[in-house]
Amino acid sequence: MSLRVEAAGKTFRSRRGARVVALDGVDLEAKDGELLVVVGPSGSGKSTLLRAIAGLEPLDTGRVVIGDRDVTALPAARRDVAMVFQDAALFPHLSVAANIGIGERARGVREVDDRVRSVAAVLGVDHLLARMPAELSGGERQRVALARMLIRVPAVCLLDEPLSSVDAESRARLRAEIRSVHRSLGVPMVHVTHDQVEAMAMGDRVAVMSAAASSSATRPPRSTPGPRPRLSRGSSGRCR
Ligand SMILES: Nc1ncnc2c1ncn2[C@@H]1O[C@H](COP(=O)(O)OP(=O)(O)OP(=O)(O)O)[C@@H](O)[C@H]1O
Repeated sequence: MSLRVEAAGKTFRSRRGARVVALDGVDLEAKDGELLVVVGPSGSGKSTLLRAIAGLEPLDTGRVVIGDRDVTALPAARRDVAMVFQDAALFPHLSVAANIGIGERARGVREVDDRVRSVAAVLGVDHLLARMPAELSGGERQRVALARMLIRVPAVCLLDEPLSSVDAESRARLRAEIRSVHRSLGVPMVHVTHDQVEAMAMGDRVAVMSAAASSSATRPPRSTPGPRPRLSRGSSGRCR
């Protein structure tokens, strides 16, 4: 199943009423089983793009297609998209085990404990299941967030700078773990980062988003041609 974003446009209004063009005709495709890394400077619209794919931010124009389903008008809960955020976004009042199983329980699945234990073992957090999020390191929190994503196979996985707040050593290990999670899921994964080294190390392909038309580019690290994400910020921005 592939993910396609077609001509996505999104403009925000700042509190002072100024228009902020976050996405201006962005096209993006992640093929079935592909790990597409999106890099770009701060403010280039990476998070807005992921939030739009997840259904957390409505697009002004364009569409999001997963497989043969146009999900543009569907709420987040009906898109079958799993997302890991920069800060892991764990529920602070729930244990690690409850955090990992919460999505399945919300979907009405009853027997989740065994799956929580086995997915926690895969991510090396099975010894932390009884702890609360405040008692975890940054790397451990991200592993728990990855376990929450891995507990079932979604149609699409999105990762929004999941490694930015972990130390260098954990980051290297987590990169490898994310790639291995991706291989085991076999679904399209879009990983956002502003770290070009991380992008080149992890991506099957790399898409570069840039606010400045003059530096906009697509840079595939391997032989396959990259997608052509287009983005502009500000009313004068253009796309390439
Ligand atoms: N809710 C909002 N209201 C107003 N402007 C917003 C809102 N969300 C994002 N923006 C603006 O849209 C643009 C794109 O923001 P976005 O967070 O998508 O960028 P980003 O590439 O993810 O940045 P970073 O790497 O810093 O996380 C920025 O100029 C930002 O200020």
